[in-house]
Amino acid sequence: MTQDELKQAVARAAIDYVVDGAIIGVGTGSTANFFIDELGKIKHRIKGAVASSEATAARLKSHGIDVLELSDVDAMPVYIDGADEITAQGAMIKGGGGALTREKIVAAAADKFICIADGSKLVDVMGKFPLPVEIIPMAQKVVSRKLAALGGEPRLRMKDGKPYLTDNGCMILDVVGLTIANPAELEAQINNIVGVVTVGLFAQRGANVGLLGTVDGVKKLEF
Ligand SMILES: O=C[C@H](O)[C@H](O)[C@H](O)COP(=O)(O)O
Repeated sequence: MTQDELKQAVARAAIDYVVDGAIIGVGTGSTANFFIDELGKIKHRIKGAVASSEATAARLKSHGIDVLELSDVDAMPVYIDGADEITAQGAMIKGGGGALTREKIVAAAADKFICIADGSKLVDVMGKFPLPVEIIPMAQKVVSRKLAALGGEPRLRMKDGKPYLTDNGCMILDVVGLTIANPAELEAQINNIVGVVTVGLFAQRGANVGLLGTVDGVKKLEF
């Protein structure tokens, strides 16, 4: 099976978590895109969706799914999104696609986080994938120094020869070399650096369910 087929399989499995008549939170990335395509097939069952990025909003709309502003939503039972890495405890690294801040906000508004990923994303200790940190542009140097003091090596994310900018107009530092022994503690520590908008560690509020695509089928983890 290809990686795309594994992503498609978990996207299909995630449809079981869609609550009829409710508003659903939708993540960003290639796995979330497969989920949106599946959601399009059952769009009559939901009231609408809240998107975690402009790209996700556009894809939802292309399927004729109503996209609501989070500020207009009072209840959201489920948020469904991918991850760059996930542990057996449900902690994740996210933000490879640059949508970490809105993803964390939409996830925080949902009762349950369902993480969908191909099985290669499951790790014992996170940190092989560079940790994305969204920052206010003027804080680039000062935040970089603080991240280096934590043992990391921050690299400014670039796109087409220019700093990559998020949907929020902010920059991203991708940090390699950090020891992520205690994800929740590191999340708090990095979020506490002045100039940081969001760190892509989702540990204080991790996933409730993980659906992981393997050659033997979709493996379900509950946290
Ligand atoms: O910013 C992007 C998100 O956090 C994605 O959920 C994450 O990068 C995983 O993406 P993919 O499903 O493409 O591997």
